[in-house]
Amino acid sequence: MATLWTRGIQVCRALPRLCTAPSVQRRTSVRLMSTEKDNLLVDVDSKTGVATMQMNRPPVNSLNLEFLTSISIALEKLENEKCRGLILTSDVPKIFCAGLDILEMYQPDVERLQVFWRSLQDVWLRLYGSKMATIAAINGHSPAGGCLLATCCDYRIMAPNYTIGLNETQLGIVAPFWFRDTMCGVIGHRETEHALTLGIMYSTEEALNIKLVDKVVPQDKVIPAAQEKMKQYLKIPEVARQLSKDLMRRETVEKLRLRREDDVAAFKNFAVRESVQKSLGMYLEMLKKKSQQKK
Ligand SMILES: CCCCCCCCCCCCC/C=C/C(=O)SCCNC(=O)CCNC(=O)[C@H](O)C(C)(C)COP(=O)(O)OP(=O)(O)OC[C@H]1O[C@@H](n2cnc3c(N)ncnc32)[C@H](O)[C@@H]1OP(=O)(O)O
Repeated sequence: MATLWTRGIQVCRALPRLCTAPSVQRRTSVRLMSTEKDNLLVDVDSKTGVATMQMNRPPVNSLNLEFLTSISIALEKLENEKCRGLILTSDVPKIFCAGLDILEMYQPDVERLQVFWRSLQDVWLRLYGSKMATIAAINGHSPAGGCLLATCCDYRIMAPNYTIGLNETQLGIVAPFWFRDTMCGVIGHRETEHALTLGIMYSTEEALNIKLVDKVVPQDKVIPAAQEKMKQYLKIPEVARQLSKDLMRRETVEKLRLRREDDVAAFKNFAVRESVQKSLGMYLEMLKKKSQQKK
């Protein structure tokens, strides 16, 4: 335990401007930032070696380039620090993650668009391929890229009355093969085909029925339930657990690793299509109208 505590401090020393001092005894709080302030809070519990990563990019935790970069750096650090487990959750009320920031794809700067996509690939490769035991504590809505993050994890616990799914077709876009493969690994081929073609957003209860999420607990129990489940993962001999996960996921991970640049090109060429830009513009307009009606 003490070793990890020291390791935690070393993270802080390595990133003097990016970290806050540990606030609780035997608990190291490392705040990682990139260009956006405090959008990610990572607490490493020195006793258990479990990190809790809270996404905090209001209003909806949408994944823009800077936010993805923060997540990617944090995942790399946790892996390097040999953290044993990760609980991924949100600090934004009622939202786990609204998926990719649509503004990154709408009327894009083509250079940035490609860097943006590579940063999403990085996050996926690190999270899906992580040696850590990973649990998504889904305490809010989780469309598209949010669902991707959740399905990258080993286990999903969700609060009632939210929605989750890969709704890309509803925006006139397509979930790429690695989104599909991740989803397939969780709910199987037939349900994934159904989900992707129709862009289905499942209610929490529906998600539980198709095993897109593993467990449903009340909102205030989502993180405690994740911590409890994590204990089960951590009881398994580390190497056996990691190798079993690797055996299940290696092929999928390698597929993207080998095709990264082709995938970037496919994304860029698709995103800049006139028809796609039109669809994204209409979808953004619809979101704005809906948001204004609430105000
Ligand atoms: C030949 C073919 C080859 C194919 C090759 C592959 C090509 C690859 C193609 C591209 C693949 C891309 C994959 C995309 C993945 C994605 O993640 S796309 C994003 C999808 N996300 C959504 O659809 C979510 C939309 N948002 C919502 O449904 C709701 O906002 C919410 C999350 C349920 C929250 O609702 P509520 O609390 O009511 O908040 P709102 O009022 O709706 O929103 C507040 C403000 O936030 C803005 N906003 C919401 N979501 C996003 C977002 N994803 N990006 C950017 N901005 C977002 C919303 O507009 C509001 O803004 P204001 O109007 O300024 O208040």
